[in-house]
Amino acid sequence: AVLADNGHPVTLWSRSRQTAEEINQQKTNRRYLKDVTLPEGIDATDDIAKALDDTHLVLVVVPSQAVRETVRKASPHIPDQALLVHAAKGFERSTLKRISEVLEEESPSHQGRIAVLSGPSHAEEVIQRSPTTVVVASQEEKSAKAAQSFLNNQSFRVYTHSDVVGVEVGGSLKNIIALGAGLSDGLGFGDNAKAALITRGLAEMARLGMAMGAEPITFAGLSGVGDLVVTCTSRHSRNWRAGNLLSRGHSLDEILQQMGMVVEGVKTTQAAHDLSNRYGVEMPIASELYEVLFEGKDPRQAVEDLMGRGETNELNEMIRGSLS
Ligand SMILES: NC(=O)C1=CN([C@@H]2O[C@H](COP(=O)(O)OP(=O)(O)OC[C@H]3O[C@@H](n4cnc5c(N)ncnc54)[C@H](O)[C@@H]3O)[C@@H](O)[C@H]2O)C=CC1
Ligand SMILES: O=C(CO)COP(=O)(O)O
Repeated sequence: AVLADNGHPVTLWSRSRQTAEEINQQKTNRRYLKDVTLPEGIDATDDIAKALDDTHLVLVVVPSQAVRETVRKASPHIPDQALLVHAAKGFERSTLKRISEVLEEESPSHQGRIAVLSGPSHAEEVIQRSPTTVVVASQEEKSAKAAQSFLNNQSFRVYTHSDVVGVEVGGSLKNIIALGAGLSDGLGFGDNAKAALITRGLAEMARLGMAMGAEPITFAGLSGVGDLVVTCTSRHSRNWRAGNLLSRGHSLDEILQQMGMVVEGVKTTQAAHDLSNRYGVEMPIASELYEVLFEGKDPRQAVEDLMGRGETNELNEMIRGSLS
């Protein structure tokens, strides 16, 4: 919709012919955006070669675990000069790779024309043209600027960025903290608890990010604190809602089924567990959440354990917290 608003002809590829037909005939996609009429200028197809014919910009917006297979299918049809931009917030679970690394592997001829789009941007609000700010990061400034000029408009303000690692790590890890925020709210804890989760969550996001090669300041930006705040506080967040349902005793399987959309924070919690071990970085909140989600730990006990950790200095722990 943002691209169509900017006057670009857009072709959406869907694996479902039925969805493509609904979009073309009724200008709706009711399963995902119930009361929305899509703007003119959007065509849909289930033919991936047709969708990519003569395109200048490819936006990859499937869930993280589906990116590799989708780009593998798309890659032979993507024109050489096209920009490849993704908006997925997660790591590939089986390899722990960032999504731009997956794109580089699956479409090596686009190296240098790959970018990530991230930031506080719930689709439900973007489609209402409610003011939204995001970042687009690429190793090549030229590519970030080109993606910016495709996407930027009066209600969707796009900043460029060069720290691909920081932007991807921030956008992924914030979902873990949002699950925790939903859980905390559901357990009846207050605003102090939520502020603590956001702030201490940001510290562990930045800690892992720095170990992976990110610039610390990136976490103070839109793809860090910006997306963290919106996901921990918005009624639109699937991650917050999943955490909230967990506090009411629903099982993880039940929740994922009920949601019917991706809850990236679940697989990201597993990935963060492995990454924190790989890099020797302490991530107390992610680690407690891992035990709640996958080892049946009582969430109240998890909160007690977080509150009962050894006495420490805020700044030291923010920067240096390590497993050793
Ligand atoms: N929904 C939002 O407001 C935002 C989502 N994101 C990120 O974008 C990514 C996608 O999120 P959503 O669109 O919300 O997820 P979703 O679960 O609502 O929908 C994803 C779309 O991908 C399709 N899909 C799933 N698996 C597929 C596969 N194997 N092959 C082809 N198509 C497949 C689904 O049919 C659906 O149309 C996630 O990484 C999410 O974190 C980023 C910013 C905002
Ligand atoms: O990333 C998002 C908003 O920026 C979407 O968050 P949820 O996946 O929790 O809905």
